[in-house]
Amino acid sequence: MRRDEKPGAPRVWRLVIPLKPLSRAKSRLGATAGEALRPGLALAFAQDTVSAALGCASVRGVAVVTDDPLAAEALSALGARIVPDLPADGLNAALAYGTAQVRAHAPESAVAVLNADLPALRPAELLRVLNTASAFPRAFLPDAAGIGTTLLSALPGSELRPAFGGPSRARHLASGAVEIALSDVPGARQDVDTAEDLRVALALGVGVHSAKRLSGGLGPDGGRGLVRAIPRRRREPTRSVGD
Ligand SMILES: Nc1nc2c(ncn2[C@@H]2O[C@H](COP(=O)(O)OP(=O)(O)OP(=O)(O)O)[C@@H](O)[C@H]2O)c(=O)[nH]1
Ligand SMILES: C=C(OP(=O)(O)O)C(=O)O
Repeated sequence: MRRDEKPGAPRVWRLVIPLKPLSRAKSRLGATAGEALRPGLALAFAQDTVSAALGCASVRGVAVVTDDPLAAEALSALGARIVPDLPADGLNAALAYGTAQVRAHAPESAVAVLNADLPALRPAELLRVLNTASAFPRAFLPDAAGIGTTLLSALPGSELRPAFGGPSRARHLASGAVEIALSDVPGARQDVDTAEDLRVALALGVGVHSAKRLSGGLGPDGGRGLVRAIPRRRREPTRSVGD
């Protein structure tokens, strides 16, 4: 089932964002960024994702599921709550655990999980996505490639049932989640896995953390051309909201 924008009742959301240890994160960008820069770039993407999420008017709190101490320090400084990845059993286990932790703390929460690699995400587009998700027990936003998923949501009383990894759009659709078909939320759909993804995200305009990381240029192979012109980006004002 696909749904265009048809907002449900406004809700307050709690977000869960998973992040691998930085030493292993964004491995597909290794050749482009260079191994020395890749972990810092993964952290910068997560910082921009968390900042945009905390800047969204309908978001009450952001929990990041990670075992990485450096990322935990940087992201909690932005206002995120850190949940250790206790299951240590991959992405979907981390998401189920993070969601359970959030709901243990706030049982009646509407919860959405969001990838940590959305450096061009803007608070206003996240607001539109969450307003649309408010109308359905479970909903998801496909990634820009139309193969994966960048956000999956569950209203109070619904289990999240995350099925991320590879072609997760088809799995989330088959699981009964409603596909959100908004055409103009490009930053919310543009996860960055490859050099081409990074090129597109830069054209959309990335957040300040990623722009700063990229301003010195990238590693050995072709990355240099990516950052010739980082567009100036008008940022919505951010709120710093703890959980
Ligand atoms: N906490 C936690 N987060 C994970 C785990 N696996 C993946 N993630 C996060 O889930 C999101 C999507 O992950 P992937 O695309 O598999 O990994 P990635 O680091 O983004 O990119 P690649 O290394 O190139 O696959 C990213 O935010 C990851 O950091 C895990 O086992 N635990
Ligand atoms: C984990 C996912 O993202 P990626 O494209 O980063 O593998 C996914 O889309 O389910």
